Amino acid sequence: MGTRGSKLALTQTGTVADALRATGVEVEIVKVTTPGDKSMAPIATIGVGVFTSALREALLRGDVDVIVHSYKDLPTAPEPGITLAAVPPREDPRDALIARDGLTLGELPPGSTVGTGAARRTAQLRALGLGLEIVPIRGNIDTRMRKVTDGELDAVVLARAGLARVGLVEAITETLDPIQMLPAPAQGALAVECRSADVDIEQLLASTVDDEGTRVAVTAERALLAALEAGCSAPVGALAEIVEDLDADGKVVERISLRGTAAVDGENGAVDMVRASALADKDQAAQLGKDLAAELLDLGAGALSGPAQ
Ligand SMILES: NCc1[nH]cc(CCC(=O)O)c1CC(=O)O
Repeated sequence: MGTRGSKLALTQTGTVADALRATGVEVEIVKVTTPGDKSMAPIATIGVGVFTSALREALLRGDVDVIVHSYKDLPTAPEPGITLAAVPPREDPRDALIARDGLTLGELPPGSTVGTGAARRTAQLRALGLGLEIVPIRGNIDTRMRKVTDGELDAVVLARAGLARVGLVEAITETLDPIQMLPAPAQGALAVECRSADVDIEQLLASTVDDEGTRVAVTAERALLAALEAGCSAPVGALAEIVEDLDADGKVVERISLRGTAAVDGENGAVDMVRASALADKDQAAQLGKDLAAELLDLGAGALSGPAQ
């Protein structure tokens, strides 16, 4: 298995490796350095896929047989020769605030500095109208957290899943309600890939680590993102959840609920977010994502630029 060398990547790959080892498969873990690890330039200038393409090259060369990504870091276009073999059970997909003195978002006074490198988080924070000063930051989880512990920033926003995977949930001062902050499409989920020709490995991964509910949810969120990318370059948030609903006969059925948001340019440079939500049958996940994207575009999504994370 190939992995990036960051603590988060090693933990994520380790989870999948452990699941495989539990079935008696021997696994060796190989570190692959990506240009995204070497450069500290803002992600917006080095492009989507900086963390994933070197891993995929190592896979296609045959250096490794399985790679694990944070699903939200994957470009939406499929990669020829590579198959998404499994989507393991998702971690909590929500974003988390780490603020000084245990503060919550609502307790941060106007003018407080909040660090994030994601256009999606920036747009949603600004749309709350709390008078926060958003500071662009990069780096691994520890580096970002240290900006708060060192007093350089009042707060940072990070994915709860990443913090949980590296054992830092205790540092969280508030887990943000998706009503305020919709996560990135596929946040908290992993994508396990192998070469398309390796049918045996694909089946092994599908039977040991794949989670159907996560796959359905992530399919809807990514379909929304892909449809919006085609029509706009706005920061996008999306969250799908499996919910219980009643069918026409009053029988309980599982359906998929999807919420989506994208930024629009407001008056005088103000940022606003359009939001929409919808419900569909579980086998309609991709169509649900497309339909909700169309609704967001009708509402005016698409005026701002920046990566979705
Ligand atoms: N943007 C980088 C990135 N890619 C995946 C995670 C965390 C794990 C996840 O979201 O699945 C993070 C850090 C973050 O956004 O805080």
